[in-house]
Amino acid sequence: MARAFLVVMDSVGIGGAPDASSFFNGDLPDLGANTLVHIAQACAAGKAEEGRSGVLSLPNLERLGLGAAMRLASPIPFPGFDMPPQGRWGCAAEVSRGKDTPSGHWELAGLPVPWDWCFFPDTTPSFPADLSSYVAQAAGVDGILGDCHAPGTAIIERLGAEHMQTGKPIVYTSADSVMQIAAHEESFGLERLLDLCQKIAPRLHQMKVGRVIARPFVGSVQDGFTRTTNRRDFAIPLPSSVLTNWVQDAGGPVYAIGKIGDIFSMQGIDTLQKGDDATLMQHLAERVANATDGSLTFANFVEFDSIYGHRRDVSGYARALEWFDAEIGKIITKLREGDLLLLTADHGNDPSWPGTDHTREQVPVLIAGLGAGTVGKVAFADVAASIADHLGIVPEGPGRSFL
Ligand SMILES: O=P(O)(O)O[C@H]1O[C@H](CO)[C@@H](O)[C@H]1O
Ligand SMILES: [Mn+2]
Ligand SMILES: [Mn+2]
Repeated sequence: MARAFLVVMDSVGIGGAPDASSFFNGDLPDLGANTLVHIAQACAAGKAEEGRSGVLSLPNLERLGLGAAMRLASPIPFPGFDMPPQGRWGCAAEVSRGKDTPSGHWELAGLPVPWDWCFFPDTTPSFPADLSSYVAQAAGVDGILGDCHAPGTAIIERLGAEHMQTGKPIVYTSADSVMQIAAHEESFGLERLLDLCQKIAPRLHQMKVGRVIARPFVGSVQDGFTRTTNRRDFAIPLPSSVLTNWVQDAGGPVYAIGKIGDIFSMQGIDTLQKGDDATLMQHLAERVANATDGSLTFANFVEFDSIYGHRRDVSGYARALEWFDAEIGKIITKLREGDLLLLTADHGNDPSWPGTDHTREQVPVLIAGLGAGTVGKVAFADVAASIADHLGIVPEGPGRSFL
């Protein structure tokens, strides 16, 4: 019997999205953004030396075909990564009109987003007045702070003190279809923040805003403010069934690891394990050891994106990639006959690019357990169809199996 492991390296794009010029960071189109290639170039030029050194070294991903996939996706030259691939490799392009996490994951799970997302304009105020009043009222205060596009770490530094004085939540957005609410875990209250986000989410979902994200933080004016790991995403419910449902309906368990539970609103998911990426890697290793036949393990490693991509930290992103490569290398050696491990990503987040938003890119498709060769240029939804095919399940939706 077969088992499948679908692992999303959040934001590890490889450039070359055919529609990159219609997605933006501020006023600059994403055309030419390339998360992995630009990191590889920076490393080779000695410009990513914090906590690591020299050329980007990802031997396990390279062995699966990462370099070949990068060259297939985009013509931008970069040094190294020329090991002959021993895995199945290719690249995938997204059709959904969003370059965010839910769009990417839903489509990887077989469902291109069937509507246009609501994005808030990069103006101040950014939110319609009636929506801001609704949020303030739901929070039991007489206004909101922020009401603009902002990087989350910068806005708590700027407005944290005022938030603590007034009790008004910090409400902000980005190039993604999101409303984010930052509030102090102690002075505002963590439970109160989570309740607020949960309460207002249906109204935002009705407007086709993809997510309301609770962004709790701690600290003080004297010591500075830091976000905690108690972030919660309240995502719009999926309009139809996806890979997780297909697997469950066929009798297989679905084990989610990391943000997958939030992204799919627990739809079609039996178990969820959370934690930082190091903890998630342990959970993935445990699933490789104990997942049952017919199961899908679906993991998301978010720190590439949340800690390094949005913060435009090239060295940090390179370090995270090298750590991930070493860890996934150990996991690959534990795979059994009949296992398929597919590594991919949901969008880009080029840390060398202006702005702080995601970048529209193609993503790598790297498969262990199916021998060597290329799958070529595929669609995101083909990932779901291929995993279904591997598990002997008939896929729904537009994807085609590349197995
Ligand atoms: O700057 P922070 O708060 O990390 O926000 C980032 O996180 C959000 C969700 O992934 C994105 O929309 C992006 O803007
Ligand atoms: Mn993402
Ligand atoms: Mn992100």
